[in-house]
Amino acid sequence: MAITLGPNQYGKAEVRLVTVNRNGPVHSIKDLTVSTSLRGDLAATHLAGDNSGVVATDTQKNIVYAFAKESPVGEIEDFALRLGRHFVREYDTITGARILIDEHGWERITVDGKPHDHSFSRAGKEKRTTAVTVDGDRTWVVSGLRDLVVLKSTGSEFHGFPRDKYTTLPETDDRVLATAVTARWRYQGPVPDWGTSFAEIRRIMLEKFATLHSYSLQQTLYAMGEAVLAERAEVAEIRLSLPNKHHFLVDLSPFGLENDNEVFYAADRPYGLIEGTVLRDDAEDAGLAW
Ligand SMILES: O=c1[nH]c(=O)c2[nH]c(=O)[nH]c2[nH]1
Repeated sequence: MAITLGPNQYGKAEVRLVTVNRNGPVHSIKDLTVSTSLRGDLAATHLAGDNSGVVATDTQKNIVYAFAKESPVGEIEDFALRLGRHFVREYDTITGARILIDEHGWERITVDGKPHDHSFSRAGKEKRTTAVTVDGDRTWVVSGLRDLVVLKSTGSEFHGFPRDKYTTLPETDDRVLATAVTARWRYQGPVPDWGTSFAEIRRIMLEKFATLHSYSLQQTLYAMGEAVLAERAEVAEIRLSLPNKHHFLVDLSPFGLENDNEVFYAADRPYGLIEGTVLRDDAEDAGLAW
């Protein structure tokens, strides 16, 4: 029997980075959580404790902060590409890097109807995300968002599902549909304008959620993904994860009241979890030599 070292990677997880752009009196801020993960010829440290090829995770963290100072962070995809390429190009033992970035949104506080120069409020729980993988001179960019919470108070039905002795869910032709969208999409083709692409994909998903008369969250998922692929040629595929944030009608009959689809109990758990990928058949599969 032989025992061998399998795939391995290492890095600094969840480096919290906040930058303040102080060019003039109107400041802007970026609030990121950055994770680095490196692969390569790292057998020596695993097998013999020889660290001569190990870029310390502390060094990786320092590089994140130093790069944020050396030039503006900009779009998270650009920052992740700079970091990933640096690790692969700079260190002989490192052949691959994966950089994950979550961006936490801040909005300017409005004072007397005007956006304030240097005071901000946190914009909910929603995050913009990217995962950049560098493998030699090939690059993959998978961007997305998490915790985009949406709700429609009508325009959603759910019926026609099989009924047996375990089925208690009533059929409905008018329900509240709510979810917290997690989406990840893989880019293909020439480098897009990352910010515009993100804003458009987000808009397309929101508009489809709002306007589709839904017969299931599965149908909504596919329609949202399909709309993104139809309008955005830079997206090769999109994955969606949609928890069904159930809103159950409260039985008001004990109080002699009728519930006309107006009073709900917003259940926390368990929740249905609807997940799927929407693809185009001519997607470019390989990493991009950007
Ligand atoms: O949109 C839905 N899809 C389901 O698969 C499902 N299952 C369920 O209990 N409610 C719902 N709603």
